[in-house]
Amino acid sequence: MSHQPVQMRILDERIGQDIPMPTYATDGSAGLDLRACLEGPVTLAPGESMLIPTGLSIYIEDNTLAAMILPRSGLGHKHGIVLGNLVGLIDSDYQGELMVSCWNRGSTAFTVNVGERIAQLVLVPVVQAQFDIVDEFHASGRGEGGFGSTGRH
Ligand SMILES: O=c1ccn([C@H]2C[C@H](O)[C@@H](COP(=O)(O)OP(=O)(O)OP(=O)(O)O)O2)c(=O)[nH]1
Ligand SMILES: [Mg+2]
Repeated sequence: MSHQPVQMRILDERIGQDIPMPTYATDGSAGLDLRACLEGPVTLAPGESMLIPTGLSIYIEDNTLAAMILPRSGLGHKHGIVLGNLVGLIDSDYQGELMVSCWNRGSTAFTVNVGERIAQLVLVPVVQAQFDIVDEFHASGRGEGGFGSTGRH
């Protein structure tokens, strides 16, 4: 696996002290866990969402890359804690704080503690499209079929 240099700023002095820096948990990890850089625990009632700071900013710079913020499977499946925007997309030119929209889609309250791992960040390749305007497409096998056109099973 290659390692892409990405600039990171630490915006909260607790990061690297009480709140660990994000790290890849294993050699094969696709994502780094992001932690809640809160002043104190926050309880999300069922249906509630909150924008939670991470205390970090990154500047990807290279526009053939982006980062995505994705839910953690354990929090999402067991506790109903997912993302208010479903997926967060971090542009290569974004220099602000990484923010995580935490949404309690479950039916019981959930308390997010200071430093808790709330989501994960994945660096992904990106290609910008250059659209060529045409009158018609060369016919494909699928054509305009979609939304279940191939059947359910
Ligand atoms: O979960 C997220 C999603 C986005 N961002 C930051 C990085 C991203 O580059 C910027 C803009 O995100 P997006 O384009 O998805 O939001 P928008 O509503 O279109 O805002 P903008 O008009 O600033 O592009 O906000 C986060 O920190 N966390
Ligand atoms: Mg945008």
